[in-house]
Amino acid sequence: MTQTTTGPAAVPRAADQDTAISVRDLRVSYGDFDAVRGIDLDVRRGEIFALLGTNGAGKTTTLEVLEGFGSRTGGTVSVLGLDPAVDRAALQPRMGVQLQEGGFVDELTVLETLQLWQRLVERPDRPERLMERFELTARRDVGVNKLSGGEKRRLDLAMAVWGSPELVILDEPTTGLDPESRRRTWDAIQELQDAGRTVVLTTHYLEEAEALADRVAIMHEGRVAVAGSLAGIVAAQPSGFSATLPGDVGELPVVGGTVERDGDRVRVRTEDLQGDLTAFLTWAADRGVRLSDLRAAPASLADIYHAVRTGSEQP
Ligand SMILES: Nc1ncnc2c1ncn2[C@@H]1O[C@H](COP(=O)(O)OP(=O)(O)OP(=O)(O)O)[C@@H](O)[C@H]1O
Repeated sequence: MTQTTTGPAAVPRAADQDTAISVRDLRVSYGDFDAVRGIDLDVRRGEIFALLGTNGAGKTTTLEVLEGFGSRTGGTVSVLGLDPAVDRAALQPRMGVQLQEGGFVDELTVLETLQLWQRLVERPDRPERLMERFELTARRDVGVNKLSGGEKRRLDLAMAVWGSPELVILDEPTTGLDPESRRRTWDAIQELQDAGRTVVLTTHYLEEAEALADRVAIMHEGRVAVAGSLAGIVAAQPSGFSATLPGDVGELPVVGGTVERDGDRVRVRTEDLQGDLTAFLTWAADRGVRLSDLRAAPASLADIYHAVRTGSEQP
C-alpha cells in the first residue's frame, strides 16, 4: 500500500535552543488507513525520550517521518530546526538512525561494512572503536549475513552512533539482545546523553524506558495516550494496595477506589491511598479478618501501559 501525502502542511517552527524535535498534529495515512492520527511530541535537547506503545500503534511510522524516510499526510515537524521532509540532506550528517530492521550488504564483513560507512558518513570515527564498543572485534572478518540477530543489532547500533551525532533515533535498539548486550547498549545510550546528545528510541521493554528515559510517550492506535516525565505520569495515576483474604469474608467495605477481586486476592486502585487503606484495615480489624501479603504501592509504568492498552486511559 502506498502512503498518501499532501506534502508538508506548513513551515516548521523556528529552531529553538532547547527543542530537538517538535511535532504538531502529525498525521500519516496508508491509503485509507490512518496509522498516525494527529500527534504532538516535544523532545528536548540532551534528553532520552522513549516512545512506547502497543503493536501497530504508529511508533515506527512516526520515527520514519522524523528521519525523513516517511512522508506525512498532515501536521508540522521540526527536527533540529529543520523539516525532515524537505531538509533530509542537511539533517543527515547531524542525525544517526537505527531502523527496526537494518539492511546490510551481505557480501561484506563487519569490518568492511564499517569501513564503507566511514566513507559514506561525514562524521569522523573509527571502525575499531565501534567494534570494540559493541563487542564485534572477534567478528570483524565474518560476513554480515553470518552474524546472529543480536550481533546484527549491535552492528546497526554502531552505525547509528557513528561519530556521536547530535541526534540519535533508535527503533527497538535492544530487541533480540541477551541481557548483558542489552545492558551494554543501555550504557552506550547513556554515554550519548552524557556527551550532550539527544536520543529518541522506541522499545517494548518498560524497564528499558524506566532505566533510560527522561520522558516518555505511550502511543495506542495512532494517538499519544500519555506523555510526560516518568515521575510525572506515575504521580498522576492512582496508587494501589492489595491483600489476600483468609477465605469467605462476606461483603468487602465500600471504598472510593476501584476494587478487583481474583479468588482470595483483592486489589484496590485509588486516588486516596491513605483513606481507602484506612477504611479497609478498619473493616478487617472490626471483623477479625486476618489479611496476608498486604502491599501498598504507587502506580508503575506497567500499570499505566495496561490502562492505555485496555482503554481505561483515553487519549
Ligand atoms: N507501508 C504500509 N502500508 C500499510 N500499512 C502500514 C504500512 N506501514 C505500517 N502500516 C500499518 O500502520 C500501523 C502502524 O505501524 P507501525 O509500524 O508504525 O507501528 P509500531 O507502533 O511501530 O508497531 P510495532 O510495535 O509492532 O513495531 C500498523 O497497523 C501497520 O500495519
